[in-house]
Amino acid sequence: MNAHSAPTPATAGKSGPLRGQIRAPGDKSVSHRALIFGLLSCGTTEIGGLLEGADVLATARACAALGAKVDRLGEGHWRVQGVGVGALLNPTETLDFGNSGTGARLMMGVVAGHPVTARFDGDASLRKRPMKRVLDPLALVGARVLEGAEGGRLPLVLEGAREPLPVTFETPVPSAQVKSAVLLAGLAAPGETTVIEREATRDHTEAMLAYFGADVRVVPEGAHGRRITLVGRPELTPAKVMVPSDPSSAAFPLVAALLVKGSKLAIDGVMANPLRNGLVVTLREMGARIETLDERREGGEAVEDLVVQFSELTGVDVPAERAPSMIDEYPILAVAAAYARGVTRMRGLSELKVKESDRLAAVADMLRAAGVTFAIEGDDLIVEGRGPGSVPGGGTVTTHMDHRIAMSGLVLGLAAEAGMTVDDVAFIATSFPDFVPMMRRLGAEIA
Ligand SMILES: O=C(O)C1=C[C@@H](OP(=O)(O)O)[C@@H](O)[C@H](O)C1
Ligand SMILES: C=C(OP(=O)(O)O)C(=O)O
Repeated sequence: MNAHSAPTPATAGKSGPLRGQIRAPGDKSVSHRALIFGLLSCGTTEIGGLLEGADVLATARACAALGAKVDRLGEGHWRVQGVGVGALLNPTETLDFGNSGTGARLMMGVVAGHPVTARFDGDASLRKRPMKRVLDPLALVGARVLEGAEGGRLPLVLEGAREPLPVTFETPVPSAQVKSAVLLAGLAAPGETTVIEREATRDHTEAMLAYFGADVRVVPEGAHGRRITLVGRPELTPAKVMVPSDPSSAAFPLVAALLVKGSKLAIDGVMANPLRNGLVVTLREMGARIETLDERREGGEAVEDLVVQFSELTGVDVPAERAPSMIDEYPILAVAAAYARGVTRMRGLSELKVKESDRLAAVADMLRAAGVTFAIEGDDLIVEGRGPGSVPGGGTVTTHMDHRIAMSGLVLGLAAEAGMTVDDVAFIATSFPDFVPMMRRLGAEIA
């Protein structure tokens, strides 16, 4: 799964009803953070349900390079023996984050607060992504880029601060990665570090800071935002973390069941954090039959079991304020919109352009290849739905090293008249290694 390996194409054909009961893999955001908090606490952190996708495994290797002892005890069951805030080792090897923006940006925050120097790198996709958004606030903390590609891109060498400063920083874009990088750097600074976000983004870092014993306060800021204040230099206490299942991964079988006639699927234990569930909210507005069976808390997060059935969807207008709570779900929402009756307008998608691929462009190409009419107006995507089962298909989706585009293309093909081909499904392993086998077990025709 690197620039040198041959692409792995796959074709999804029009499928009969998808039926069964599944559990999506562990949440990717929580998995990265569980490992990092393990590194930053003194003693043994045990993790259950860790996502063993390529992105998270890269973070595990980086934690080991910075001094933690990281062991896999069984499937999803990991142990991290951490060094504690302030005691990281100088890594002797490059920290290679592969395809993962989260791993790279959060670890830049960790390194920024420590007197260590680390070389960061990633694959061709990650090398194109903007790092200035984290490097700018980390420079205020006292970190310096010693060597770096133009415009703050990877590869780069980051020298952490000898005496990190506490900062107050307002994020210029709604990004949990930027927020988290600043808070992680702030752990090593004396006094209070504050991050202000105009639009609330996923809060797993704040939740885990509190869970590991740091003093962190979160208060509302403006209409949609938050102000997060962390007291630096806590002694983090190692903890047991149970990773809930990933709503961003569950999204793919969920939408597949909505689109393939006669389907009925139970999806168990999906994280229901309100800052992550914009897709389910939107699909319900579109008329999706998604039933919640059991709402409960597991490992500090709200989770629910869902039962999803084939549904006749109607186009809706998705407000820009909802984007942070469904940011990774727009490609699969665009697939749902293609099978809805009427027009769906998704507003405020500028952040989609800086993901693993330019997802706005990649989604546009995917819709074109499937024979679906759409328009892009500014940062909005407008999809003209063709109605249930009425997408022609027959084209090829270019994934651009992007797992979510690959999975969206396959789901699109499962209900299309002539199916769809995806040029490279290898990158699905970054977040959902079992996706293709799982979909086949449910009845999906994927060759
Ligand atoms: O903090 C995180 O775990 C993530 C934040 C989001 O990125 P941004 O912070 O760039 O919006 C999201 O797209 C990514 O998949 C995971
Ligand atoms: C954007 C994503 O991840 P990352 O930023 O960690 O590469 C994603 O998983 O869709």
